[in-house]
Amino acid sequence: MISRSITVFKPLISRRCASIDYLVSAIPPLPKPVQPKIPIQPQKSKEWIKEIIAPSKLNEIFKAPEYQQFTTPEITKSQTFFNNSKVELEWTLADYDEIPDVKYERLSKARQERYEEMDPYNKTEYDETIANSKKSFGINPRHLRPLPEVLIMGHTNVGKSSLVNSLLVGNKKGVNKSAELAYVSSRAGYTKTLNCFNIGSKLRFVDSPGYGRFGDDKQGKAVIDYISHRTQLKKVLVLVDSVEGVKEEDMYIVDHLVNEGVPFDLVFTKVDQVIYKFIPRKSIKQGSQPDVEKINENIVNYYKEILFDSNTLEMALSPRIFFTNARVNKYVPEAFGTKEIRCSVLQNCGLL
Ligand SMILES: Nc1nc2c(ncn2[C@@H]2O[C@H](COP(=O)(O)OP(=O)(O)OP(=O)(O)O)[C@@H](O)[C@H]2O)c(=O)[nH]1
Ligand SMILES: [Mg+2]
Repeated sequence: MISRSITVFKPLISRRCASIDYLVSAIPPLPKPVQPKIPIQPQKSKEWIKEIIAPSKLNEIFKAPEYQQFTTPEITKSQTFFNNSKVELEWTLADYDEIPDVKYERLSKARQERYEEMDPYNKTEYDETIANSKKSFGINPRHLRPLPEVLIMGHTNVGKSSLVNSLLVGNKKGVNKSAELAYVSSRAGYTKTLNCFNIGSKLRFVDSPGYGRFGDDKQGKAVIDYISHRTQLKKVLVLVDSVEGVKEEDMYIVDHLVNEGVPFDLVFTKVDQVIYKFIPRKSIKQGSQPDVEKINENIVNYYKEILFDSNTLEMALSPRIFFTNARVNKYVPEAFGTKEIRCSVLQNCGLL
């Protein structure tokens, strides 16, 4: 039955197909779309910027063999600690002797001495109570609590206060990234006192006045006293301006730290300026793709030369060396290099 109906309709089907063929061939071809002429643009892709050597890569290259690379769990732990801890300015002082616990020790010793020097026949119970008093001479008892301390030091204008801000503000939740804990200024010699920040009641950071040009003898004495006498001091960050390089004063400080047996790290600040210096900006403007490998090689060689000249690499116990930038530019879009410094600090304070 089915085959019969196909036989009946076959002529009809073939006629219909032929008419469709005719129709299709009768349609005139569409005109080819005219491609608008695009003028040749200079290379716009900024992908190469991502290939520029990052401060963390410089940390790796200049890591002394005796140190381990920080692990991902260590970095996560230190990031969590700093990002979640409350930071507060505890004290601002020009003299080492005025530091709360140093002052407390001094005053209570004087009180005890006064009592012991008193004529035994005239000593009253009241005098004894005063001598043994736990009163803190008006000092906030919170500031007397012993905590591990980290000192940030370096030449004037090297970026000490900026680094304190980067380390302590960082990616803190609910805090404006540009918030300033330590005051920053382009005027060298801006920080004139020791400024102490309490971090989550677990450790303290002490920002210091710079030495060298625009430094001041009295301020220098406060810092040197601090290094020489402070038993809570667990780590010093010696900052070096990447553009200026290691100076004679820096090496004097380094020698002093070695003699006092205080652990320290060398931190190169303003890495953004070194990177900027090696970017062939003129040829980029003219549209050519820069040779990133060459840029990176130049940056590494620049630091190799600085370190070679400073003799820091020949020390019996090499310091850890870190690279960081607190400011950004077109080619260095983020503030880099704080994660590793945070880890190093916590490690020396026994908190990692
Ligand atoms: N380009 C660049 N500039 C920076 C960086 N860190 C700090 N600066 C600038 O350097 C200047 C000095 O910065 P501060 O953080 O005040 O330096 P300091 O060492 O505390 O200076 P003093 O307290 O005067 O000894 C300011 O203008 C900062 O913005 C950095 O990583 N890159
Ligand atoms: Mg400062």
